[in-house]
Amino acid sequence: MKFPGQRKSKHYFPVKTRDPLLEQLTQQAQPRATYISGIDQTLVDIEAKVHDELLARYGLPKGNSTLIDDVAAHALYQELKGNELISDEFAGGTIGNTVHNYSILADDRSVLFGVMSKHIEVGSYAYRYLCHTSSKVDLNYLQPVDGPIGRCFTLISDCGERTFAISKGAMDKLTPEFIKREVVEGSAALVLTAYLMRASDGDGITDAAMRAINYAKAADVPVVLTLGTRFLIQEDPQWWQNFIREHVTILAMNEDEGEALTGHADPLLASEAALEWCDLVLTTAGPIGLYMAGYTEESDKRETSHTLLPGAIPEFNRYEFSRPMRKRDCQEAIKVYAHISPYMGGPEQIRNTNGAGDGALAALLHDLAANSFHKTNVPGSSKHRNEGLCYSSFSQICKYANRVAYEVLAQHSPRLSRGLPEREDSLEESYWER
Ligand SMILES: Nc1ncnc2c1ncn2[C@@H]1O[C@H](COP(=O)(O)OP(=O)(O)OP(=O)(O)O)[C@@H](O)[C@H]1O
Ligand SMILES: Nc1nc2c(ncn2[C@@H]2O[C@H](CO)[C@@H](O)[C@H]2O)c(=O)[nH]1
Repeated sequence: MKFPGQRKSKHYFPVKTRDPLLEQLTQQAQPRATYISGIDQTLVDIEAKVHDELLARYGLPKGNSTLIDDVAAHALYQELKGNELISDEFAGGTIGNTVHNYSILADDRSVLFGVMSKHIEVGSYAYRYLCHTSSKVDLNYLQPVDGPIGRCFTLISDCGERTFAISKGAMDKLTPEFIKREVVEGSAALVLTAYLMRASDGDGITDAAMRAINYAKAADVPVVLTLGTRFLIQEDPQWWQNFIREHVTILAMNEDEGEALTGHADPLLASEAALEWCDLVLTTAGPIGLYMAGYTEESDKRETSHTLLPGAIPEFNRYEFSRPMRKRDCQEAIKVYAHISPYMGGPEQIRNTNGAGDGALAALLHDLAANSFHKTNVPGSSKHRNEGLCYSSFSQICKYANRVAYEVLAQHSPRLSRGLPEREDSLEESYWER
């Protein structure tokens, strides 16, 4: 496990040079492995720049992710191909992207549950999906299915907004038997998307996700939910609030999804509202940057040395140097908030915002998994006197998430092609040392 935290090697936790005194306490010859697991609809993104007129013609609400039937998918593909509008084809799926990015950042294993075509031809979408997924993502638990994986037409409008049209193929055919209990129980976190809850009758992926959630909750594994699209949430916000209250530890969303869920357009207020139902919230807000909200123990709170920020909650970032905890693990829980503006103001040229939010979540998951790793391997550390949920402070996780989002924005694919540099040679050091 490569450690998150400040991007200077001296700040990485020195996992190899173990303290001889701590060694006696832990009595473990080999560090125990840590991984996260996720469930996704197996999808390849087919990216094309289009005019809004095309969206209207195919009945695709701008910014939404809409399921389309085979006839519409065929016509759309022919039109994009015929007009040479397809710019790229990448492995996608919001959780596939997240676990891939996690594996790249942590340089370590993650497990993906989903489906994969039984018969794969070289050059097919299934083949590309496998080629474009990190070898550290364990795909051994995928369920073999007859038929193709899904296609996600990723249609980029002139204004940069992206609209998804999903031709689902066999992507929702995952059945609960393919969720391995011991794999979920051993995970540092189980990551899911709201999209999994919209399978049609006869498709098993919603039941599979519920099975995994039940295994995770029974083993006290944090359940992480990313909301996907505001259109899905605004259909029935109350249902989602109940779902989050009942099952979710960590919620990731963007400001539009936050508004659909809570009624608050202000991402800070939306994050605060969501804290009523879960323990930790990551809200990305495009050019505004990102927010985190969560809980910490009153006696362990740490005051920031950064400027106190104005907002709907005045000086809301006062305790952003504290570490996130689950509310139930605090004797006296206080709410903590943090915000960060886009890293370096954002890349000079944003090639594509697709996947930036998935990148930010991967960074948070890396920090959470690093905490599990550290707790398992150095249980005597004072760091674990209280049951922290993450390794770093709210403030530090914001920086990391922001840095990863920047990397996704600066490249074309929603998936990182390489890890972050060990040192930010080209950037002023002060960003990390603030
Ligand atoms: N226009 C921008 N300028 C600067 N930074 C940006 C911009 N858009 C996004 N970012 C960075 O990327 C992060 C995530 O972006 P965004 O809020 O668009 O995610 P998202 O809508 O969840 O994306 P996706 O669903 O495609 O993964 C932001 O928190 C910010 O750090
Ligand atoms: N799992 C899943 N991912 C989706 C869906 N619609 C869009 N995405 C993915 O969302 C990613 C960006 O967050 C893209 O890479 C898309 O593949 C969907 O219905 N289900």
